[in-house]
This record gives sequence, structure tokens and C-alpha cells, in this order.
Amino acid sequence: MANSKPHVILSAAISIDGKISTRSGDSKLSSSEDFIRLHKLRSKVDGIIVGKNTVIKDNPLLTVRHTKGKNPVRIILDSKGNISSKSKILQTSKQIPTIIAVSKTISKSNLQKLNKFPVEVIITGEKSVNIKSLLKKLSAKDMNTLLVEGGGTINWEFIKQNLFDEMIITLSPYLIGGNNTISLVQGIGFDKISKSPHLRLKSIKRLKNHLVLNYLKV
Ligand SMILES: NC(=O)c1ccc[n+]([C@@H]2O[C@H](COP(=O)([O-])OP(=O)(O)OC[C@H]3O[C@@H](n4cnc5c(N)ncnc54)[C@H](O)[C@@H]3O)[C@@H](O)[C@H]2O)c1
Ligand SMILES: Nc1nc(=O)c(N)c(NC[C@H](O)[C@H](O)[C@H](O)COP(=O)(O)O)[nH]1
Repeated sequence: MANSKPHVILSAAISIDGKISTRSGDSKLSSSEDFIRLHKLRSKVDGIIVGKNTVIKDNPLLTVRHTKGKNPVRIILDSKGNISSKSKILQTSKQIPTIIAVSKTISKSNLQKLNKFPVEVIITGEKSVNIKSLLKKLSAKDMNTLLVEGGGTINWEFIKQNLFDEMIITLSPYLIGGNNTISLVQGIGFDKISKSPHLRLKSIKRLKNHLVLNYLKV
């Protein structure tokens, strides 16, 4: 029988000052060795989740390319169904299984746009995507391990709603700065440290000047 909630791993590469992107949207913080590690991890999970802004800014493929292995299902959280028909995600949806999770706020025209592609559209949530209900639906499809690859807004939602189990963070040897640049965790944030999830450092792996930190939620 499928679990009611999949095992959720939050994954990102951050600068020393905790940023995941520069002000112009440059977000490639991992090294080539770290991308190989990331792609090995991708090949072991059932699905990869990212937010709409990550699709708009990075135009990612979210496939396994730096190693051999199977592609996980790609799941995009896009409440209004705004991602472009020209995005690599939609353009490659014939070859790579893709789910677009939207909310009830999606317009008819955006739903029609998405339905032109061989993607599965899951409608859940009133305003934004109801992540808890989405995870249940994914679990019912036998998707037991999910990798959340950001960005900061989506990370906050998983943290605030206590919907993650593990974090794998690459600390990259860069300093990005900027009052308005995107951090690992966006949103309003917690007002007290006591409200933060408690994490146990399971392992540290050094890849030259990059550190891969693996935390488990206590
Ligand atoms: N360095 C890294 O590891 C890394 C990883 C991923 C993304 N990034 C960077 O992060 C930036 C994007 O991050 P971001 O915080 O702007 O956006 P995001 O990618 O987290 O997407 C946020 C959007 O998701 C949609 N959404 C759907 N359901 C939602 C829900 N329930 N709650 C909240 N939002 C929901 C909303 O439209 C929201 O605006 C990009 O610049 C990208 O390059 C970096
Ligand atoms: N671990 C990690 N290191 C990075 O340097 C980086 N930029 C991401 N970011 C995750 C995010 O989801 C990106 O959009 C994809 O990493 C791009 O994915 P593709 O290469 O197109 O498959 N993740």
C-alpha cells in the first residue's frame, strides 16, 4: 500500500551568504562534480518538484544528463498555469513525464494551453496549489520519494507546512549579496528560532571547495 506522504528531500546549492541566485537570475552555483551528484540523486527519486519562477528564470529540463539513469517525473507548481508554451518543460513533455499542478484560479485559456501538451494537469487548492493534497495524490500514484529543487518560495512552503523530511544543501564558495536577491528560504519566515524545524546533520561531503550538507528533520 502507498504511504500517505512521500519522503520529501529539499535540494539546493547556496552561496556562503545563503543566496540561490544573483540579482540577474544567475543560479548555477554547483560545480561539475556537484551536478553529477545531483543527477545521480535525480535518477533515484520518483519525482522532481519546482516552482513556476524557477521554470521562468532557469528554463530547466530537470532530467538526468550528467550520469546514466531514469528521468523522474517532473512536477511544476504553477497555480495559474502561467508557464510558457516555449519552456523546455512543455516542449519536452512528449518524451519526459510531466505534471503541472495548478489551483482553481487557473483561467480557461491557460488550461487549454497546458492541455495542448501531453502533460497531466492536477488541479488542487483554492488560490495557490495545495501542496499537502498534491503530495497525497502523488503518493497514490506510487511516487514515494520526491526531490524539491526550489526555488526559495516553494522551499518556504514545504518548511512552513512541515512537509519535508530531509535537506541536501551544497554550500558553494561564493558571496552574492543584495537586499533583494533570492535566499534558500523566502516567504515571511519564522519570528523565533524555536519555531524552526530541528535538523540533525547526517553527513558532510567535500567536493573540492564545495560542501554537500545532508540534514534530516528530527
Ligand atoms: N541555486 C539553487 O539551488 C536554485 C534552485 C532552484 C531555484 N533557484 C532560483 O530561485 C529563483 C526562483 O525562486 P522563487 O522563490 O522566485 O520562486 P519559486 O521557483 O519558488 O516559485 C514560486 C512560485 O510558485 C508558484 N506556486 C504554486 N503553488 C504555490 C504554493 N502553494 N505556494 C507558493 N508558491 C506557489 C507561485 O506562482 C510562486 O510565485 C530563480 O532565480 C532560480 O534560479 C536556485
Ligand atoms: N543543486 C543545485 N545546484 C545549482 O547550482 C542549481 N542551480 C540548482 N537548481 C535547481 C533548479 O531546479 C534548476 O532549475 C536546475 O538545476 C536546472 O536544471 P537542469 O540543469 O535544466 O536540468 N540546484
